[in-house]
Amino acid sequence: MASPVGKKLTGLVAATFTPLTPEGEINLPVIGLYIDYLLEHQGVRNVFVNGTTGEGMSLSVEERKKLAEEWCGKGKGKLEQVIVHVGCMSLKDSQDLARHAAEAGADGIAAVSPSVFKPSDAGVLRQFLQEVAAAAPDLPFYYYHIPALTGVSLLARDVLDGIEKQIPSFRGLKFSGGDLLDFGQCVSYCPSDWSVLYGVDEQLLAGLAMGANGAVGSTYNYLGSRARSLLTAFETGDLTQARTLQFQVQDVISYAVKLGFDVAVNKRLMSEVSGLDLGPPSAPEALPPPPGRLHRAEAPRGRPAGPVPCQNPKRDG
Ligand SMILES: CC(=O)N[C@H](C=O)[C@@H](O)[C@H](O)[C@H](O)CO
Ligand SMILES: CC(=O)C(=O)O
Repeated sequence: MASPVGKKLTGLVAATFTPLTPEGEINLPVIGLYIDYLLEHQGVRNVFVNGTTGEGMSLSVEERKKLAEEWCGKGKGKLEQVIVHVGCMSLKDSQDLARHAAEAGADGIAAVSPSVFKPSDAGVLRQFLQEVAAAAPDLPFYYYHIPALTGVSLLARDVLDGIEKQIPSFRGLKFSGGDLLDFGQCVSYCPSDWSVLYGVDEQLLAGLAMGANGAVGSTYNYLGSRARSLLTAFETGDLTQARTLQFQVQDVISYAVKLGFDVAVNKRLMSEVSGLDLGPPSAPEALPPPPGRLHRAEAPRGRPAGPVPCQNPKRDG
């Protein structure tokens, strides 16, 4: 099995939102504009598509394929890397999405753990990841660790144990959790050509101090420019400046948390900051649905986010 080569994934990766029409259909024409916005206003050149921020697990396989094609097609020659998240409850769907991502020209794929019937131990999860990765053996594969959402509380370090023997295409992980002991153990396990990406945007600086190679996060869609300055300050050893920038990011995220920071609020923030029309969230994580059946077209829109306490990058970059 050929081991995939590819540029090491570093720096900022925006976990993209999925543009939807008011009726809840995927809104593909927004994606080209979205890419230009990330490049021109946030200086973010990598994306993570169909993940949690993109509500991948609430979309159909067909919708996920169309989105992956659009991001890869429109991002070609513009974005550095398009990572397509292919994790599903169903192994077969995940494999189908992995094969499709390879055909669509993705630069890498990633998968979360199944979360309804959860793996009983790290070996079982590794086996699942192996079977997904094997469907697209030429693409770099990343494990997406997000225990708060999956409810799978296995240590990421245990999942990594010997994974290179089972998955030749394994190239790192996205770690969305606050356990810096586990994170540090992952960093120290990973060879230098893998990418260890941190995913809790409000404490990125701690992840960098522990050795993260970069970060994947939802807020880099609209706070990318500031987070890039934070990375630069850290790299140049200016911890005071890095901390100041981290505190600014924390102020915005704390504000969003007070609004009930879910995908609806987050998406609304991005729409307001960027001016892109991303539409409502996919059902059902916004307000409780009206009595009766829950259908996308009936799902409530995201709550208004109110003014964003940061400068508008549309005006001042
Ligand atoms: C739970 C969740 O969606 N986490 C995202 C990435 O993993 C983060 O980017 C957060 O949205 C961000 O750190 C704000 O809490
Ligand atoms: C943050 C991230 O990676 C996601 O939303 O999928």
